[in-house]
Amino acid sequence: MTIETGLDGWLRYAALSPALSNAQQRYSSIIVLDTDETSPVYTAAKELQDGLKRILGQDIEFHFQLTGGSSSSIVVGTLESFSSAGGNTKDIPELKEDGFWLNTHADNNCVHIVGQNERGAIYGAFEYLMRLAQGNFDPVASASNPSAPIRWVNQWDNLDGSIERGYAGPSIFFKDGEVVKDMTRIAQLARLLSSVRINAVVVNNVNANPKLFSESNLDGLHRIANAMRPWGVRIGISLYFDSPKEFGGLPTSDPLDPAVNDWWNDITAKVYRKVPDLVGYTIKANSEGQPGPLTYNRTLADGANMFARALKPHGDGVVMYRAFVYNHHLDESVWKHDRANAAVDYFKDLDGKFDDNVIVQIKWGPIDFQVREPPSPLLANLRKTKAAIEFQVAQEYLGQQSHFVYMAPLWREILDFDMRIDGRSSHIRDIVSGERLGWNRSGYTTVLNIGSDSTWIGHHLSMSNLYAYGRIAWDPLSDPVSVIQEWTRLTFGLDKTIVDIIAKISMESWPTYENYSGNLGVQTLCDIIYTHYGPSPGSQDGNGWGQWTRANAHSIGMDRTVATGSGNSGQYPAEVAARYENIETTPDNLLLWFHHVPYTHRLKSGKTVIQHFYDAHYEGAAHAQTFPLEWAKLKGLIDDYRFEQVAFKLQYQAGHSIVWRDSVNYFYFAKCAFWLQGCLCYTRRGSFWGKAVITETNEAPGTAQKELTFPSGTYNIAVNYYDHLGGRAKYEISLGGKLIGSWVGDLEDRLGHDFSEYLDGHSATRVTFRGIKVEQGDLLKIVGQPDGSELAPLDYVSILPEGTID
Ligand SMILES: CO[C@H]1[C@H](O)[C@@H](O)[C@H](O)O[C@@H]1C(=O)O
Repeated sequence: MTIETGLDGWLRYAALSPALSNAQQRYSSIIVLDTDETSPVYTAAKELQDGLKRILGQDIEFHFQLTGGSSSSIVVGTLESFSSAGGNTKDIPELKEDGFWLNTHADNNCVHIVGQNERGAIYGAFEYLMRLAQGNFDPVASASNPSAPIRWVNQWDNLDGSIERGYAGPSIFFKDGEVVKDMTRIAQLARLLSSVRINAVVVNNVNANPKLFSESNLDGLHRIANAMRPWGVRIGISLYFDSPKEFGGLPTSDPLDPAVNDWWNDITAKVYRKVPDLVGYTIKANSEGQPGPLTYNRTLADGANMFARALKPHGDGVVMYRAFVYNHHLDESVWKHDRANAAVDYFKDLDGKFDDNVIVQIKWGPIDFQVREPPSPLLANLRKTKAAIEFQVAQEYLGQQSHFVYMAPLWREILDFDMRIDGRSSHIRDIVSGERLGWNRSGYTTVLNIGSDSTWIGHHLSMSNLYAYGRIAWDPLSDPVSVIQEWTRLTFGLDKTIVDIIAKISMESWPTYENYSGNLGVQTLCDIIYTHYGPSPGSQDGNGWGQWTRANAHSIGMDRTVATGSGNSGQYPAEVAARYENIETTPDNLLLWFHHVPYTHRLKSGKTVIQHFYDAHYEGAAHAQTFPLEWAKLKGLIDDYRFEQVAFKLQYQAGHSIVWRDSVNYFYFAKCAFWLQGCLCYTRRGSFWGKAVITETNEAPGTAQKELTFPSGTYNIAVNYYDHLGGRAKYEISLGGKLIGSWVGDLEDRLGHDFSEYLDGHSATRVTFRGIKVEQGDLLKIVGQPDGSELAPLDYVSILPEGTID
């Protein structure tokens, strides 16, 4: 028996039961209307041959000609080749670019798969195979067209083989500074992407390295493009803005300098010689330390248009210019400062100033792929300049594929949002499709962190997000439940129990994660300084990144109103702006995104904010405990190998959700402890804290110090702290005036660790002192003295009676 490694993903084409496969007709031949072995039409035919063998056990031969007498054949071709071979096209409705026609009951018992272009043909073949693989033999004669022409993915792969925010092993594209030689995995990825109608992949990190332009890497790009082209997947690349200076040896990278323009024109011509169907360039500039046009006192449009002009002579390549431009040294003491305003502030006035082949790539929310955000207001502020929405299949802030969060419901919520541009229906799906504002080229992209792991993404269940992304980009009205059911049948089997349980876990996964991480629109509450993993509510303030909660002892939340806050609500069209400006009409799940309120503020549910925090964290963690139990019911119904791997991950998630629960609840309990004693709020472990007294001195630069007293007993004391890039800090912990430990926190030490080992620590960085005897009234004092870093490094301390979970 072969082990199901997960490598084939949803394309494993498991054999149907004899009862099912015998019910299907036998095919006499596959007729492929293209003899070029590298064309997607030919690939489609091979895929049909392979799939029908595996799913139905039928061995079927290839032919290249459509003859009048062919009966019981499967015909695959483009509209053009099909009609010139004499195929009947009169029933085929209008097909858009990449669209296809699938008729499973054409004349003479034939199946007709006809693409508007070559990609359409292969999409149609996959559609047919995926129906069969689900045991679905219902006759169909219909056309399918994409909602938008741009349906890309962005890998954040570095040339050294690492992947930014990658959780599934090293890159399949690069190793040791070079494009890899073996294209096997790359072609396998192209097959998966093609099957969900993704038409392009940007292969390198947006934090790009100009060495991608070395001769050997250009040859490498040639190899990648050749490996993916037969599947109808084109490639694009991310550029480093200062390449002319740093790679080309020019004195400047000023976008208005003619020599810089020549340099980009030349290098672009060189790239096209290697990759004649390059899909375009992705640019991250003036963002998180990256250089860009602003570095040279030029506008963002000046920068984008320079690349647009370089691409123009070579075909239909586009510049995907990222709107993720913001100041990451923001001063939180200024109440008006707000990173959420940045995209509109930078781009709104440039509307219409970008060349025709520039698309502004906008992250779906105003900050950064948090567990919940409102949609980015920039999606309603560009009229003439076209846009693409950027999603993130990589679960950077959503548990990094150690937790499972199925994102289709989140994406649907954003795409279904009505921006009410000019008081008219303006669903985001209709903005990005181009329909609402009359754009001819726009659409979707997503960050994808595929790696060389056999699960591709680090968690078998998380592959459903890639599948769902493709489905939704094609048809944004795709139903998240049907999508996960379909994916499950293809990936794990047709048994109803399998489908029901996986659909249940998936549909519950986002609300559950939101409950035990950050709810009410406060953001994910993970470590945001470096890892973006694990609970670290304290890191949300006092940083320059502008991902703030403005939590103090009495109140919490960003004030983004026009009346008293940063004015962010005013960036939305009038009707939406009015809704968010008013606390009464702001939904509870975005309350703290738009409003700064006392912890006693009552939600629409009647609960106070702080009580909701506590309860939701308990509910979320309790619910996460059900996932491994539900999964256990699948033992024996699916293969053991994948069963065990998923079981392990869900068990880990269940455990870590408790860490989340307690960390966040203790943090806010401690934050407002003085004040809490005066009201009815509680944590369910509250009694153990007794009359905790927490004195916060410097949270800002200098020494961080917390002092607490608590009842006599033996405790495990866990100190969670951050390390800072480029900094180290010395910590001392003392009890009743006696030193019980000291250590140095150093980022470099952590980087030396195997990442998985680090994750097993369950939290950012934690030092635990066990079996510490405490007398009532002893003073516990923890002092962190930063050296060279800007912030106080202490996060939170959990003090639990010995023997209880920590
Ligand atoms: C590639 O950099 C990333 C960075 O790792 C990530 O933490 C943040 O979400 O966004 C950046 C971006 O989108 O550019």
